Amino acid sequence: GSGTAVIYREDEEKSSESSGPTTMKGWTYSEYGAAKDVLKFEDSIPVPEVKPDEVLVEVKAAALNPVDGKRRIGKFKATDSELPHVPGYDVAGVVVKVGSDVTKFKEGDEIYANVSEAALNQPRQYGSLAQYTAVQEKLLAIKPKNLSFAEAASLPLAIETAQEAFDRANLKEGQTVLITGGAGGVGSLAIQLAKNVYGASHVATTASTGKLNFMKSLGADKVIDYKNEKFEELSDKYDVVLDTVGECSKCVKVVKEGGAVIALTGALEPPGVRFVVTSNGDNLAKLTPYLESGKVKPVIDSKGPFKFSQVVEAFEYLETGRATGKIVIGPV
Ligand SMILES: NC(=O)C1=CN([C@@H]2O[C@H](COP(=O)(O)OP(=O)(O)OC[C@H]3O[C@@H](n4cnc5c(N)ncnc54)[C@H](OP(=O)(O)O)[C@@H]3O)[C@@H](O)[C@H]2O)C=CC1
Ligand SMILES: CC[C@H]1OC(C)=C(O)C1=O
Repeated sequence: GSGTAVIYREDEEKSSESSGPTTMKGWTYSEYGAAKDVLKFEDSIPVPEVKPDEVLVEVKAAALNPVDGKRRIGKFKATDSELPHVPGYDVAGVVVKVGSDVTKFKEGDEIYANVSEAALNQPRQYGSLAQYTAVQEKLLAIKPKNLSFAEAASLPLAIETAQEAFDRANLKEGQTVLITGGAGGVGSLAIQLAKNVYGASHVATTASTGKLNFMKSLGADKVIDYKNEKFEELSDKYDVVLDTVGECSKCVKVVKEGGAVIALTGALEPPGVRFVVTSNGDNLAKLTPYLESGKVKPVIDSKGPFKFSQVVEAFEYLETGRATGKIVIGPV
């Protein structure tokens, strides 16, 4: 669907100079731990200040990523921003204020973004699971016209990860790709990008028995049911292997001589390499034609979108590791 979800909020606190609300509702945690233990819904969080290179976004929808959970349990505390945090990397919404150095966006623009340029190194303290969030201009892209806010919010971090992985692997038209975990947030977009953006001639993927047809519908040429067969024992070799599961040692067995193995998580084995996704608005905008033409489609887990009040349940579902596509929160 498309169109703008306009939500009238009569409970917003207006500041005197009518520069907009000074407090907002949102989800926060002040200590590391499990979602049900540490996530709190607050109704008077200070609306973030807007730095010169940032815009203030009225959040219409947000999406969850595994990194939200890993961060919340303190896995990356050594390089994390200070607590308390508002979680959430993925956002779609409307620009309501622009900083003094902003040139490419204006109030009223419908945008989407991954709000943290570096996912693990000083990620934003106040993320997208609140009514407003501040985002650097260089991370923003205009929302594809045909996508709802929920559909757009489902994309940034996962699609930027797939795009960066294939760019780092130098994936070329006509090459063959294996994507482990094709049914996940990254995998479900990576299959589509490999086929319809990078022009791979053959895309294989792994998923469990009940998801095989869904993988075919996304464009996979070969779907391996990891409950019944081991891809690393099959004879096929690939130019590029994107591992979204964390099984690099198996992936290096099926990469062609001189091919690339990109591991998103888990222990590495040569020639496997890992990277941490960098948020970049220009890279996201490169995908607009594919998204607006339907060549690449958002994939939203059918349990969602989850209501703004259901963020703990949404994280608990994500952390089962069984999500199909993306877990979206909205309307916010
Ligand atoms: N390095 C980086 O910058 C980034 C790293 N990541 C990491 O990559 C991983 C994937 O992220 P994301 O896609 O969002 O995760 P998801 O939570 O969306 O992945 C869930 C999916 O994984 C599938 N899955 C689980 N185990 C296996 C398996 N053994 N073989 C095949 N499929 C499997 C599940 O399918 P089924 O139910 O069939 O098992 C499910 O559909 C996470 O660990 C995340 O932290 C993600 C983004 C960026
Ligand atoms: C170690 C990679 C780390 O970074 C992101 C974004 C994840 O999801 C991770 O696990």
